[in-house]
Amino acid sequence: MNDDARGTLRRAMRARRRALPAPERIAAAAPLAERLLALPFAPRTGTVAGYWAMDGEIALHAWQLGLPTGVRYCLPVLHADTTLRFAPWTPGAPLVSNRYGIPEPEVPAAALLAPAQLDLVVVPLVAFDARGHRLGMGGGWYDRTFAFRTSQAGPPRLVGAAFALQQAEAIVPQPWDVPLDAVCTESDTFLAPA
Ligand SMILES: Nc1nc2c(c(=O)[nH]1)N(C=O)[C@@H](CNc1ccc(C(=O)N[C@@H](CCC(=O)O)C(=O)O)cc1)CN2
Ligand SMILES: Nc1ncnc2c1ncn2[C@@H]1O[C@H](COP(=O)(O)OP(=O)(O)OP(=O)(O)O)[C@@H](O)[C@H]1O
Repeated sequence: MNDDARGTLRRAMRARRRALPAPERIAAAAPLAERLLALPFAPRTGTVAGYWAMDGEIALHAWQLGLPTGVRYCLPVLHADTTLRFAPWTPGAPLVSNRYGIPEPEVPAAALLAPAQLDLVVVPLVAFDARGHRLGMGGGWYDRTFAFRTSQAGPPRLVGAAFALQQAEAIVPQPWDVPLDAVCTESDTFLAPA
């Protein structure tokens, strides 16, 4: 799969997820949440990260609301070193737009968490395959941030979230692609072989 093929698949899948009718989009949030909460490695305590859904991405609000009381929810924050940091966020806490127009928590630098401090990260994606290979927005943010997971077991566990219609036949992984531990959609859970 060359850069052209990845670009073509990326455009097609972004258009497909944006075109999903509102009733289906809304109805998908609860079953996705149930699947994320039922993962064999779902933490009962600790820190997890989601994302602020944009560009037709499947929403995580139902998952956030369903998390056990002892679990802290974070959102990604773009860092100057071109990797992600994570900031705890509860509904109503202040947000600021990042350079892509995506809201992120407005917190002092000291409140930011390093990627290794997380127990589970729900990773946004544009396309996935049944083996847990992922195509993202093309910025390489998640791959750079979790590069340490290519040579080291989790936590953090990495779980892709998507609509079922974002599944592709096969995505050929790039050398830098970080493997996902699972992918959840509204109708399926794909677990990576242990
Ligand atoms: N909800 C969500 N948050 C996320 C990601 C994501 O995929 N989804 N990211 C996952 O990595 C990071 C941001 N990465 C991104 C990479 C590229 C584009 C992008 O190309 N956007 C526009 C151009 C915007 C601009 O530059 O002004 C585009 O769609 O063409 C957006 C976000 C961190 N936060
Ligand atoms: N571990 C890494 N070290 C250095 N550069 C990296 C690393 N991982 C990815 N990159 C760079 O990021 C670029 C984009 O990668 P890729 O197209 O796989 O992004 P993506 O996974 O779709 O994006 P995102 O994670 O932001 O959703 C690549 O061209 C690569 O050079």
